[in-house]
Amino acid sequence: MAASTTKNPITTPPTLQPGRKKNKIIVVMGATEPENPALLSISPPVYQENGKSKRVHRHHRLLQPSPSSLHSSSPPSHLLQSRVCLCLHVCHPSSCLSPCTNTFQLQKRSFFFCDTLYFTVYLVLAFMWVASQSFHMRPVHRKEYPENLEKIMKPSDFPALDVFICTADPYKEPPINVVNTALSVMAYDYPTEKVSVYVSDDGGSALTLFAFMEAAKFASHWLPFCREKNITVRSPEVYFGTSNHSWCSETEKIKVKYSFSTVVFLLFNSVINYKSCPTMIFLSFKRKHTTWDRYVRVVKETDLKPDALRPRRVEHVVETGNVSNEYVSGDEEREAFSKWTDGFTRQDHPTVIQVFLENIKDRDITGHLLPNLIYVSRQKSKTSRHNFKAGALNTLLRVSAVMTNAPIVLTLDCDMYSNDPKTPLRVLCYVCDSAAQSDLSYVQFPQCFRGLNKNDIYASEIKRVFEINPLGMDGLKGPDYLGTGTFFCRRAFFGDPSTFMSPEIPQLHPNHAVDKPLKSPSILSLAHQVAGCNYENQTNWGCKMGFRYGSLVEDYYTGYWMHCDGWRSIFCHPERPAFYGDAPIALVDLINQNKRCVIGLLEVAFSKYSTLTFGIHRIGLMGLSYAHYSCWPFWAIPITVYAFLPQLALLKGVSIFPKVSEPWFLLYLFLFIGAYAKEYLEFILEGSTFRKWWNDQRIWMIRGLTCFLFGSIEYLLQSFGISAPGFNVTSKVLDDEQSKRYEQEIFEFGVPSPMFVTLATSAIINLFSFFKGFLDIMSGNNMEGLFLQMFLAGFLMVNCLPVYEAMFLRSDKGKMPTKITLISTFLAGALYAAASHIF
Ligand SMILES: O=c1ccn([C@@H]2O[C@H](COP(=O)(O)OP(=O)(O)O[C@H]3O[C@H](CO)[C@@H](O)[C@H](O)[C@H]3O)[C@@H](O)[C@H]2O)c(=O)[nH]1
Ligand SMILES: [Mn+2]
Repeated sequence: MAASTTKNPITTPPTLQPGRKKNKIIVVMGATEPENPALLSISPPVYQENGKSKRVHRHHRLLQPSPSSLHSSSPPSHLLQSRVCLCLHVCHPSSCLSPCTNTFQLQKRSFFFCDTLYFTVYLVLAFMWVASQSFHMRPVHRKEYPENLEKIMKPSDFPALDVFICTADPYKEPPINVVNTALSVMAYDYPTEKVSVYVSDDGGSALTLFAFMEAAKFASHWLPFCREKNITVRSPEVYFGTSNHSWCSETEKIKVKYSFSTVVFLLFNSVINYKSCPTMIFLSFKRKHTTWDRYVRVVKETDLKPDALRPRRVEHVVETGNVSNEYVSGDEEREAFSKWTDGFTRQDHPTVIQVFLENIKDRDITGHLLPNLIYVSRQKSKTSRHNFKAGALNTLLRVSAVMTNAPIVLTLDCDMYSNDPKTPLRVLCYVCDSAAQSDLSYVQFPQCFRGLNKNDIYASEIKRVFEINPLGMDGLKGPDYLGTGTFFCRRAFFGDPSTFMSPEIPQLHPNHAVDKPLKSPSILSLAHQVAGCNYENQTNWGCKMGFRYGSLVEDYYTGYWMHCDGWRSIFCHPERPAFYGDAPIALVDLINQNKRCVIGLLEVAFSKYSTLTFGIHRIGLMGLSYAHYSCWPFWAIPITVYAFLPQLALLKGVSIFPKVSEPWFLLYLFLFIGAYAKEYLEFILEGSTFRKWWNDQRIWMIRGLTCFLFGSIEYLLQSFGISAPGFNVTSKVLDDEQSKRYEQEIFEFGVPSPMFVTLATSAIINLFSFFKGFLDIMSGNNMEGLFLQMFLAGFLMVNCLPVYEAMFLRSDKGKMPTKITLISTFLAGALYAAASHIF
C-alpha cells in the first residue's frame, strides 16, 4: 500500500452540505493519526461528535464513519418527520384489535367463512406491520469523499475491477442497448488497464456477438472522446439522445460513427433473422426499428453523406443479403461466428468465449490502452440445469477468475448504464477503508430508472424497495442485494468472513494471481472448461459458493445468505444516480416481472432456510426485514378480500362494517385514513408528489389483484410439480405507439393476460356496488350500516378509472382486450350469484 506523502493528509473534515447543518453529522478525522492507512487501522478509532472526541464502541462501529474521512454517516435528514411517521406507525397495530369487533358481529350472523377471511387479513396486516418496523429502527445516510482518495493511494494502486453484464434475449434486450451499457462502464474514470468488462449472453446470440465486435471498434473512438470532452453520461445512445451536449465537428463525426455502427448492426440483425427473404428484411427493418429513422435523420441533419452512409446503398446491401461477408473481417472474427452452426440453439450450444479487447495491447486512437472486453456465452444443454441469472453470474465469476481475477466485481443488468464515471471511486472509499473492510461483502447502489412518465403511472420508481428500505437496513447489517449496481468483494463469494471456502481448482481462488495474457491457450481452454454446463456438478457452486440457486429472485436470496453468513453490506446513495435502467412501459410487463418476483420470494419463504424461521433466528431484525419481503405475496389476501367481499355484501344490502353511530366506526375510519396518510407523508418527505403517491397506491392494489395472486397460485402449482419455474425476461424494447401512450399516461393493457381478469372483475363489481349502495342510501335504506362499504367501493372505483376507460371507452391497441372484458363481466355476474348464497 502506498503511504501518502502529501503535505495535507486527511486532516480537514470534508465540507458539509449546507442543507444538512441541523444534523449531527459525524465526521471522523484522522488528524492525530498516522498518515499510512495501514497504520490507521491499528490505532483505536476516534471520532468527533458535537466537538468532543469520543472512542468508537465496538457495536457502534458500523454506524460511525471510518478514521480516514473517506466516508461519513449521519442520522436521516428528516429525523423529526420520521419520528412522526413512527408514531403513525404505532397507531397501526391497533388494527389488530378490530378483528374482535368483526368476529363478534359476524359470529352473530354465523358467517364462519367471512370470519376466517377477516382473521387471516388481520394476521397478514399485523405481521407486515411488525416486520416493516425493522426498516425504521436505524436508518443511515452515508456520504463519500472520493476526492480524499488520492491522499492515501495512487491510481496505480487501485484494485482491479471486473464488470459483469448479463443479457439473455436479443429480442427483449436489444444488443445495441447492451453495448451502450458496456461502453458506459468501459469509459469509467478508472485506470483502464484495471477494468475488464465481461458480457454474459444467455441468449447465445450471434447478434450480440456482432454488436460487441462493433462496440470494440467504436470504443477506440468513444473512450478518448469522453476523456477529452469530460462528459459525464458515457452511454453514447443517451449522450446523443440528449440535446444539451456541445455541438462541434468532432461530436458530429463521432455521432455519425455511432449511427453507422448501429446501422451495420441492424443490417446484420436482419440478415441473420430473415436469411431467406430479403424483401421482408427491409420492410420489417424499417417498420420495427426506430433507430433506422434516427439514422436517416442523422444523415440528413448533419448533411454528411459519405458513400457508406447513403441509405440507398444500405438498402442494396440488405436486399442482396451480403452484409455478413462485407462487415465481418478477419479470420478471428469469422472463426467466432463459425460456432453458430445449424445445431446451435439458445438452449443447446457450446461455450463461446471471445476476447474483443485486451488491455495489454489494444489501444484507442490516441494511444491509450483500452480495457478488456470479453464476450461469454456459457455452454447450454437441454439436459442440465442452468439456473438462470445466478448460473450466468457464477459462470462469469469463474471465467473472470481464470482470466483477470479482480478483487472487485460489479454486477449489472444489461439495461443499467453508468450515469456517473466516478462511481468506482465512491466504492473505493468503503473498500479501501481498513476498518470497514474485513466483513464487507458488497456496496449497493439504488436502482434508478430513466424515461419514466411525469407521474410515474406504474409506480416503477419503487422508492421503498430501492431507496427507503435499504437506508433502514443499512443501520442493521446492510441493504439487500438488488441485482444490479452492486460492487462485490470477490472474497465474499467464498465462505463467511472468518472461514474461507476453497474452490475446486486453485485458479479460482480469489487471491490467485493471473500471470498470462487473456488469449494464451492455457487460459482460454481453462475458461472454456469452467463455463461448461456440467462443470458445477458435485461442487459447492450455487449452494455454498457464489450466487445462490433455488430462487427466481437470486439477488435477494444471495444477499440474504451473505448476511446470514455474517457479512455486512453498505448502501451508497449519491445525489447523482450512479446507474439508470429501463422500467417496463406496459402493464403486462410490469405484472409479469412482479409475478416472477413473487414466485421467487415464496420459494425462499417456504424453503428450509426460510426467512421467517431460520432468518429471524440467525440475524434477528435483519431477518425480519427479509421476512417482510418474502411475505409480500400475502398482500394478495387483504387486497383481494377488500376488493370483493364488502362490495358483494353491499350489493346484497348486508352490512359487515360498524355503523356510523358506533364507536368502532371512528376507529375504522381512523385506521384507513391513518394508514394512507402515513404512506402519503412518507412519500412527500422523500420529495415525491401527490400524483405519484396516488399512482403508487393504485399499482399496489393492482399488484394485489394480479401478480401477487397469480404468482402465489403459480408457486403452488410449481410445488405440486404441475408447472416448471421459468425466468421470464422483462422486455426492454420500446414500441413507438406504446411509448406514445405511456408518455400520455394512458394505461397499456392490450394483451389478453389472465391476470387482467381479476382486476377487471373487481372493477366491475366495485362500480355496481357503489351505485347500488348509493341508491340504497339515497332511499334511506340502512344508511348507517352501509356507509363504510360504499366509501370503500367508491375509493376502489376511483382507483379503477383507467380500467373502465380501457374496457369501455378506448379503441387503441392498448385497450382492454374484448375477450377479457367479456370474461370479467360474466365472472362478476357469477360472483354476484354466489354472493346470494352467502349473504
Ligand atoms: O436466464 C437468465 C435470465 C435473466 N438474465 C439477466 O438477468 C437480468 C435481469 O432480468 P430482467 O428480466 O431485467 O429482470 P428485472 O425484473 O428487470 O430485474 C430485477 O429482478 C431480477 C430478479 O430478481 C434481478 O436479477 C435484477 O437484477 C433486478 O433488476 C437481465 O440482465 C437478464 O439478461 C440472465 O442473464 N439469464
Ligand atoms: Mn431490469
